[in-house]
Amino acid sequence: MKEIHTDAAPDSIGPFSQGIIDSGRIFVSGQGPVDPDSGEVVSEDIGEQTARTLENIAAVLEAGGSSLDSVVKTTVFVTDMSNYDAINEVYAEYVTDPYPARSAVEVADLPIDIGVEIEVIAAVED
Ligand SMILES: C=C(N)C(=O)O
Repeated sequence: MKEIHTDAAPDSIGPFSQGIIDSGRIFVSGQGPVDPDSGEVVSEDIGEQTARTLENIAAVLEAGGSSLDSVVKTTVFVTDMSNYDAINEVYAEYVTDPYPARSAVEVADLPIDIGVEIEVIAAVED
């Protein structure tokens, strides 16, 4: 088991790694729409939140020798399922066909008042 850390993604806000590699897979902890430089949530717009979240995931994947093209499973947590279409529109710009398996669930709340959090599992490429 190997911990992945990069300054190109926000530091973890609790007792968890940004990512862990085990058995040829990288497990990326739930990422949110936080700018890694400022540490601030980027926007209240759910599309912009989704984009920043996926950029943060891409950064952790890259640090672990992987990429969004090698993602096999994602879980999308949202605080308002009425944002489903808006999230999908941006999400589809970051994943390629055949799309990763995915679950999407509405949750009562997310840390630091964000509207979306996404975790992924990907194959390590190198
Ligand atoms: C933000 C998280 N990923 C957490 O608390 O687990």
